[in-house]
Amino acid sequence: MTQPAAPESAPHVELTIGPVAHGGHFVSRHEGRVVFVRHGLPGERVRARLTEHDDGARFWRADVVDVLDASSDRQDHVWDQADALVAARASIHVAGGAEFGHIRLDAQRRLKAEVFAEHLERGAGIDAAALGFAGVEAVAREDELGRFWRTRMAFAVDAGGRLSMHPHRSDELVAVTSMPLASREIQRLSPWDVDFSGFARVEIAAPAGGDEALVLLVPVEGQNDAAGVRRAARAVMAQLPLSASVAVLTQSGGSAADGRGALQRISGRTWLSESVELASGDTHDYRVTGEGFWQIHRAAPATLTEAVLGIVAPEPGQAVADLYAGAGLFTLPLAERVGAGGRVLSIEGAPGTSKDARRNLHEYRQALIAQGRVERTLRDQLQRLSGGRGTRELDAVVLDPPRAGAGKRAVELIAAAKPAKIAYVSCDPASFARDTADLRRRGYELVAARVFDLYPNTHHLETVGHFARVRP
Ligand SMILES: C[S@@+](CC[C@H](N)C(=O)[O-])C[C@H]1O[C@@H](n2cnc3c(N)ncnc32)[C@H](O)[C@@H]1O
Repeated sequence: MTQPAAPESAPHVELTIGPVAHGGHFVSRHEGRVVFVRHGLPGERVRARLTEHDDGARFWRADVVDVLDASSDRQDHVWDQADALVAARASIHVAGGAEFGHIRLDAQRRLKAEVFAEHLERGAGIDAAALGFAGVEAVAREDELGRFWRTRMAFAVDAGGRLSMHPHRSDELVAVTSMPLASREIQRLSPWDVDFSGFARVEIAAPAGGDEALVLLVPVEGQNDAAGVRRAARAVMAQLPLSASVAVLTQSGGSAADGRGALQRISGRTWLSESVELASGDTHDYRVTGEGFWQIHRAAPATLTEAVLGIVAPEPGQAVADLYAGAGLFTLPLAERVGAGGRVLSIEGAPGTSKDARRNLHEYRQALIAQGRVERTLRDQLQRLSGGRGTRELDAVVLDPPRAGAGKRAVELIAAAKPAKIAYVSCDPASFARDTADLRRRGYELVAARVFDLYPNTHHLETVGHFARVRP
């Protein structure tokens, strides 16, 4: 490994690690000041390097470099490149993306449950235990060390053409020589052995069902020689040990899915074929464009669809909305269940991804696919659904917003449609708690919440909240 040396000159302190905080940090104190520490565990006594320590700052940040008194929840890190102790000994940077890999999987889930409960209490005034919240759930067919789940990976490329990642809060690049969280399909492509010279970013997606992977190459900025880019892309293709689709994404910021970038086929297809098999035996097939949104964990599409359908329990003839709908993961099974006499309003903001939804739902006349921002288009679409007779009320709403959550305006519009049930899928406990507080003010109560471990060995968690309308 030839990463640049980590700044050994930074001051070191001895700390006792306190409770977990959101973002992969643990709270500690040094001479009265709060220090957010990474790579530790509650109760541990550690030596840590201060990574941010301005005199006037309210809090400092630190990385553990040595463990003096270890927690029984500590294990050998699942990925040596993300192991802070190894990195400190070798004076190299630690790769980001597996910041909980030094923690046993069951303990990771306990910590994530604490983070969820604390946010719910602080942000929405709800006691998770009173809600019947029983902890973070593992998903089907999990590897015992929480590896091989990522069907999508995004990498930077360093000056030598090697796949790289940024360390936490850093512009440096760490060349990646392995990545145990990547799915076995991605491992088989062995992208860390490929020379990606000429490209600034590489995205690899490999459908969980074993269909051909897609390697998306983003040229370095200012590269205007189209023939040269194609040559470089073919050189990448020639190094891949297996057949894969290869495409070039030319863009000026944003992604192909937002309509600003253009995908150019080098070999195979510029899209992926995803198949989701539910416990009921129903299988749904989807097409997802190169950089379009799809859930990352191989088990996420089925896990989340089942959780959502369990809440909505759609019946023939009902009217439901799927907001922040992506390529229509939930829209499709909802459309099947409400049947030809029902309605599913599906709203997605990114043009490329919305086009996917349109294709994926083209056989379902009951699905109304709308492209636009929920906060701007929901009311118009409900008016359209009512056929000019005011605003159509809904039986249920599913929403799955990005990390920032839905926000005040979207919550207001959702509540105005008076759905009896809401299924809220969230990847951020803070915005989920904030929106929960808003929904409560608008006549909804959170009646149950499930949290799934869809991001093992990282601090991330996925919540599915079930809200019921309690006030007219
Ligand atoms: C977490 S993804 C969920 C997609 C889908 N439910 C799934 O599971 O595959 C969130 C989606 O919301 C879209 N999005 C982000 N902000 C939006 C907005 N304000 N209005 C509509 N869609 C938005 C993104 O493009 C993305 O496809």
